[in-house]
Amino acid sequence: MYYKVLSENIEEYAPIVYTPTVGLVCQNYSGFAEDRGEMMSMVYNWPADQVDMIVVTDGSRILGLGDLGIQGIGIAIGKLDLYVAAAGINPHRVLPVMIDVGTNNEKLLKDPLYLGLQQERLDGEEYLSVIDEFMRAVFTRWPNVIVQFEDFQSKWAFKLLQRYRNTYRMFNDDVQGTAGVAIAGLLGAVRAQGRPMIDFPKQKIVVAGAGSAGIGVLNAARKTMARLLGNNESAFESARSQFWVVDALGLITEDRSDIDPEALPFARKVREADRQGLREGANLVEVVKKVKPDVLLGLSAVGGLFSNEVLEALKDSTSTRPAIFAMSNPTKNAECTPEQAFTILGDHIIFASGSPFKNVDLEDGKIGHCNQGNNMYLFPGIGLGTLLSGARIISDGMLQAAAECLAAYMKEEEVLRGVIYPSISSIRDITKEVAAAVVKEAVEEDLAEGYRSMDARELKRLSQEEIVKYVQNNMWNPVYPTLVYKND
Ligand SMILES: NC(=O)c1ccc[n+]([C@@H]2O[C@H](COP(=O)([O-])OP(=O)(O)OC[C@H]3O[C@@H](n4cnc5c(N)ncnc54)[C@H](O)[C@@H]3O)[C@@H](O)[C@H]2O)c1
Ligand SMILES: O=C(O)C[C@H](O)C(=O)O
Ligand SMILES: [Mg+2]
Repeated sequence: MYYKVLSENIEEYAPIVYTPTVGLVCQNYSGFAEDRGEMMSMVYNWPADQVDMIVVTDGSRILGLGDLGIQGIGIAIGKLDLYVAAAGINPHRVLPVMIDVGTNNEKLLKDPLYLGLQQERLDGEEYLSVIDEFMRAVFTRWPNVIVQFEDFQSKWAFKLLQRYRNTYRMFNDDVQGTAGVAIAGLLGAVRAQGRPMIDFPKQKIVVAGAGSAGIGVLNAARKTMARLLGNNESAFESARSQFWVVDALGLITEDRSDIDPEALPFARKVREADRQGLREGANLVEVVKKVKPDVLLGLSAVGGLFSNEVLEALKDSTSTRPAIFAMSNPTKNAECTPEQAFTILGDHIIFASGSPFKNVDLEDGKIGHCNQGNNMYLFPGIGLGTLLSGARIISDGMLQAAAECLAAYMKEEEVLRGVIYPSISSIRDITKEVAAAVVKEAVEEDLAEGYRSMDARELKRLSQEEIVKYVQNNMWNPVYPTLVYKND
């Protein structure tokens, strides 16, 4: 019943089981475990013989709320609820996991009621050995499971992704799911200007936040630009100059000491910055003033970062329809509200936020449309498509196919109205299409090994339409049979 109510009223309940309410749950939820070496027996103690989807976190960066230790379990549960509601994964076959490696949250370390380990987070080789042990255990018991890494601090998010992605069926939602959703939205923002998608490489993009999500988006956007420019080395190099990245220390240039290796490819060249009147550490207002960007995208976890001053500066954008992506979660961490953005900049802008906001009533009966730019549009389809293709790994191509599918889902007239993402109420249909696109790509890349009676050879023979049908037929539905027949 729970899932029936959820599936049929997804628009109303997604903000409860998912962001923003899940953020509150994570802040207030107070198991503990010191189970190093016991992971295999713990996994074999789980009562379900089949697990299709695991969402795992270590609680180190829950939404924009920081290190919440074991209380982060809420996010794994919330994401899996969406796997059931959006992707039709059987709720008996999902497993939320929180790996307790301690916390660096001072408040939790002192709280007598905190249920997790009250010790500093494990780090280095010790930390890695725990996560390695977990991965070995779950893939030993359930070789076909898919593991979604969620809300790991950036420091580990990239390392773990690189460590496991060529061996296990896993992906990082914050790095890869977010990137795909952002790409779909960025392409939508180009179309909303009445321009073709091949104009995307001309967009000037300022990104506030260079963590797992920001860097994930930057890498994917750069690759997408390069593909549109001819997919060669020089296209990839020239795409770099379309991005300005501002983090807690301001604009990132090559002048920065101790630069994070993930951010290095996006550091502005000093001479280039000079020419624009910018320097290392320039603040966001200065950067927006000088760059006059087409897109301002926030993944900073800093609520209100897009202040009135920043939004005022965006008035000089060279775009006919400047786009604002205030993607940080939950609600209070959004870089700005749609009200602020539409009020200051007018009704022609494109606006998206990570957590749900209402549309804004503007003068003359106009409506400022608030899109929800959230990885929920993609992760369920990536998981379902991987499951049903039986792909050995989750390739860049599969992720790209998912993003392109989401972008193509939007019709021209919607995009021109500023609607760049579909309504959450159609998430089951979107997820079906995204999953089908992922299956198709896995087959084309020869990664698909099949699922149950659908073996790899048979998968290869399916037409596009048959793949969609196959996906649909494998989505679990909470349907109640009629138990009492009444004869009139
Ligand atoms: N909408 C979505 O689908 C989606 C997906 C993933 C993450 N997020 C959100 O993105 C946010 C960031 O996630 P993350 O994993 O990248 O976090 P993170 O902590 O790894 O990164 C945050 C980044 O923001 C920068 N930052 C901090 N203060 C800043 C400031 N004043 N100006 C500019 N940059 C500043 C930090 O230096 C860091 O680079 C979170 O709020 C998360 O909820 C949203
Ligand atoms: O959980 C969300 O709502 C999106 C994203 O994964 C995040 O970490 O903010
Ligand atoms: Mg997340």
